[in-house]
Amino acid sequence: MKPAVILYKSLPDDLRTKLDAHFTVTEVNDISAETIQQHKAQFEQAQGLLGSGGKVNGDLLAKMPALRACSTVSVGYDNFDVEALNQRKVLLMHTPTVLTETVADTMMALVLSTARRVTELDKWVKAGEWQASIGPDHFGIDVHHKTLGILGMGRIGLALAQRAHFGFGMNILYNARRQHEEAETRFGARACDLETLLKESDFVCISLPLTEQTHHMIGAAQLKLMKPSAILINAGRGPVVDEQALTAALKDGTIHVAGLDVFEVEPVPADAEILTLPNVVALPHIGSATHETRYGMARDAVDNLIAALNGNVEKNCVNPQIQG
Ligand SMILES: NC(=O)C1=CN([C@@H]2O[C@H](COP(=O)(O)OP(=O)(O)OC[C@H]3O[C@@H](n4cnc5c(N)ncnc54)[C@H](OP(=O)(O)O)[C@@H]3O)[C@@H](O)[C@H]2O)C=CC1
Ligand SMILES: O=CC(=O)O
Repeated sequence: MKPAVILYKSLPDDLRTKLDAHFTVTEVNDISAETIQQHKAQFEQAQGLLGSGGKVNGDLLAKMPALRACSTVSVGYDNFDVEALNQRKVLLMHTPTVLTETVADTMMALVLSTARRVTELDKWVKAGEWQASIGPDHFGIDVHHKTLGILGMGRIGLALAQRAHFGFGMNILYNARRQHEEAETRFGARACDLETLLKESDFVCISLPLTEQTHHMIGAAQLKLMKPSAILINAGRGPVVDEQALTAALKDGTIHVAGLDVFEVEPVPADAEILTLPNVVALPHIGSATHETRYGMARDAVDNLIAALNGNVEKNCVNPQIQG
């Protein structure tokens, strides 16, 4: 008999066919209390869980006694209680690498659109405001040859450094837990403490995961260290930045502009004060959202679940140590 699996994200047809060939699949909209109650028996029998979004914690695990592997269609896994998974010996699979370049492109897009005021001036032109040659009121700031500080020099940080160094001749600073030789030798990146990075960078770019250590790593005190002309880009996770402190810093000129792909609450509430600020470029968490990359992530998530439930995990596993 094929193992039972809960799918909580729609897949392209060919990937769904592949999943069905290996497993008996129950597709649900999400993993809310309502859905779990509605499909109680299927959740109890499921050995695998595949999707993205939603909390996977001890409460959910208690309702899924047969679960052996989770496969998330994302690289970030802050919505999983990894400790609880480890205790139950449930494998957690994710999709690093396939999305790295696309997310770095998104970050570079935020760097350029904030510095050159692309979204603001687009609205201005379409509103019919362009009546004469523009003057200093509409000038932006240069990106090339400026200093770009990267918080989190992992896969995405490295791909961003590559673009900034080779494409824009930028000086690269970085802060991570360990030294990254590749970034230093290939892109001339300089490791520094958080305070130095914040003080010296023209662009502060966050590609950090959300953990207990990174939660509100950027708050009022850190924003005060930044240059008044500095631009903050966050494509890691919203709660890495204290959004209330950021809103205040953008209002009082502590920093110049922010480009945000992620927010403390997502979707960001329509009445959030940060959305009213002219010096914010806001995106709906589109870091990896291209047709090619989202397909690649879904493909990897399906392959990851097949490997995990067949006992041949070779890559993309967050907690391989629990095997055997
Ligand atoms: N906006 C979007 O759509 C997307 C957002 N993301 C986010 O980007 C994150 C990073 O992805 P990826 O680059 O693949 O992950 P990696 O694991 O490759 O990189 C994470 C980096 O963060 C650093 N880091 C972790 N904790 C700390 C800390 N406490 N202090 C300083 N540095 C720290 C790591 O340091 P070290 O190298 O020293 O271990 C590493 O350099 C994801 O976890 C996710 O949250 C990812 C994809 C899309
Ligand atoms: O935010 C997206 C991810 O893959 O993580």
